[in-house]
Amino acid sequence: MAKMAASVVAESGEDVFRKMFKFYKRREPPPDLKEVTDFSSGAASGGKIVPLKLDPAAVSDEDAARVGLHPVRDWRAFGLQGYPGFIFISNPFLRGSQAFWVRQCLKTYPQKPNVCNLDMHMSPCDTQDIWARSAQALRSPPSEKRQPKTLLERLRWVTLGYHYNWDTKTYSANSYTPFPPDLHMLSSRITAACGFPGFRSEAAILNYYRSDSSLGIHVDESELDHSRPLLSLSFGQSAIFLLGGSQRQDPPTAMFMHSGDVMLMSGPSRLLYHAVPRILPPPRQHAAFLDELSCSCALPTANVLEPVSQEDWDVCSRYIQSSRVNMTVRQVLGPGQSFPEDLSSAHQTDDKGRTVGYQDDENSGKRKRTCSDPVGTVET
Ligand SMILES: O=C(O)CCC(=O)C(=O)O
Ligand SMILES: [Fe+2]
Repeated sequence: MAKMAASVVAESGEDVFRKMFKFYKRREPPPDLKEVTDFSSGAASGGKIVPLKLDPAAVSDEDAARVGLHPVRDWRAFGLQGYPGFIFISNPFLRGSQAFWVRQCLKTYPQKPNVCNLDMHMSPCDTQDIWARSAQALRSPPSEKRQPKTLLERLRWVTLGYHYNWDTKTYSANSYTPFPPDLHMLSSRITAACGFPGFRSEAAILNYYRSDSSLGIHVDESELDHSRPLLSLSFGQSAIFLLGGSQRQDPPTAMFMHSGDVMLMSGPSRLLYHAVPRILPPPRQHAAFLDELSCSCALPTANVLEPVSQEDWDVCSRYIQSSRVNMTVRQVLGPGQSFPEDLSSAHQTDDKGRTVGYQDDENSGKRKRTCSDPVGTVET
């Protein structure tokens, strides 16, 4: 990786992060992936992967199972040399439980009162039931004739809790709806096992990636308390994730995120630049999530995970055969903290050049996240 970084920087004045973003996004010729770290196999780590022991006493086995997780002592957790506070957990989900979380992302969380990209240019009654309006078309076998995209296929993001305002790059007290208790339960257990008891899930951004989507270089800094970690959960297709440094142009490390993988950015890694240049089909050993439903009967009964019906799973599995869903869960406020009166204008005049926002063009199926860094806007 360091070698590639050095050579790309020598070739052009363009910064190395942007160059690597373009490298992994490229379709023709396809990029060589041999330098992409794979935590699940230890491949291409360059000796940078460090096994981590999490606290098995922080979450009981029963509490882990109730949200679909293996006992903490069985999790394969890793750090990465040079990135203190970064924790990668290679799919800690019980076999069969990812189906529940995928169904929540597709059927439940996009529902009102949560907010999604389609609300920006459609009336509330038209975005009332994205699932019901899409399910029939997604259940029927793919036809030769080009069909109009379903609402689910046009979904790009959903916000939960304090709804992120993409224009002002802020959260505010008057744009809040209750955070889903099941997702908080999952998040608080994972963060507790990683050494952050008392995590409050106050906001989440769900990103829906099609096979040609990407997410530009950015930092998540709109939360007011950066001492709390940022939790990321991925389902469906795999992705290449680029983790950079605290400066926009610092060379990033490329890593795979597969279905079920969990990432925590905390401490000195909380405010690092990152991006997702590429969505990829999962390698064969990770593709099992596609037939996960068949064993959901093996899950413990006293849990928050309601069984996913075959009917619902038909839609979910069709969707995730070409898509990835990522949830980032955030604590926005520190203990006893509240929103300043006029936070949005303070942020608008911020000149650090590190704030981020989405530009969404759901008609073209492409989305770009922009970085107001003077170095340039990454288009996807
Ligand atoms: O999709 C991912 O893995 C990253 C998402 C992300 O960085 C974000 O929502 O801020
Ligand atoms: Fe992010």
